Amino acid sequence: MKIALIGYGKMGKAIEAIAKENGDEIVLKISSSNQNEFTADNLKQADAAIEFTNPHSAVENIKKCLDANIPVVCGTTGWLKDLPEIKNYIEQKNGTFLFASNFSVGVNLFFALNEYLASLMSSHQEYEVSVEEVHHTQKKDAPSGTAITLAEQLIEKIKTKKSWVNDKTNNESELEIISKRIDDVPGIHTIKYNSPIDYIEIKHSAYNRKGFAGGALLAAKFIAGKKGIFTMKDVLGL
Ligand SMILES: NC(=O)C1=CN([C@@H]2O[C@H](COP(=O)(O)OP(=O)(O)OC[C@H]3O[C@@H](n4cnc5c(N)ncnc54)[C@H](OP(=O)(O)O)[C@@H]3O)[C@@H](O)[C@H]2O)C=CC1
Ligand SMILES: O=C(O)C1=N[C@H](C(=O)O)C[C@H](O)C1
Repeated sequence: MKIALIGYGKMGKAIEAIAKENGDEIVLKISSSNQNEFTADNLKQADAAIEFTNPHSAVENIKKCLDANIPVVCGTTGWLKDLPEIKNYIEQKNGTFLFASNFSVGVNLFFALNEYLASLMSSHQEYEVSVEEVHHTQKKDAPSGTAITLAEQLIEKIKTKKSWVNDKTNNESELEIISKRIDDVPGIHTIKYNSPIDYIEIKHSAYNRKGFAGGALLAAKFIAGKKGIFTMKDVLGL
């Protein structure tokens, strides 16, 4: 398939490497230095666009792809306060869109595990739940999008938790998310349940960016030729 890469940084390059192995063609690569090439005519060469940029440019980039009537997969995190606006735009344009805070198959299985464990733990209030995420020092947003997805799943299942905070907290209704930034760590997410007598944790560690990149390509193949808003659950049949 033919792909437009919006964002040609760490993720854009990881996607390009896997696309080449798969025999997919990258027909457009956009970064901040060649915005003049980010045109509807150029986008229309692609079957789908894959957007991995930064929290400040994602909304505008997604809209440009929808304006060109190109299905768009977005992995950029840190912009989701604007999701309702994007959903309206997709409806207006009869567009195609898939966002995931994390495209790796492993993390999407981990999301399912998180939901299951949280439903078991919901009736055991002696366990205090918290989230920790560790990423590389170039990461612009905190907490990670993945940590927010995990926290939202926990808040849905564990009724004592009403909201999350990206800090230490002694407020029982707040779910603590601790963010750490270390060298070039691709991404580690841990859910911790601590009680006065024991401790349970589940943890996902990415060894590299291949899982995120491969998942984004799977998503692009899934949405090409479809209309509407999709998730990785649709792609993976979870
Ligand atoms: N959902 C998922 O599975 C994953 C999500 N992410 C998220 O993806 C995003 C990108 O991550 P990563 O690749 O590591 O970041 P990088 O900083 O390495 O790359 C970002 C790229 O976006 C480009 N860019 C900046 N502004 C624009 C713009 N207005 N239009 C087009 N391109 C632009 C940059 O260009 P230049 O260098 O010229 O400024 C750069 O090429 C982050 O939000 C991150 O959290 C990351 C991994 C997995
Ligand atoms: O910025 C990153 O690198 C990553 N971002 C995503 C997030 O915010 O959850 C996914 C992954 O953990 C890597």
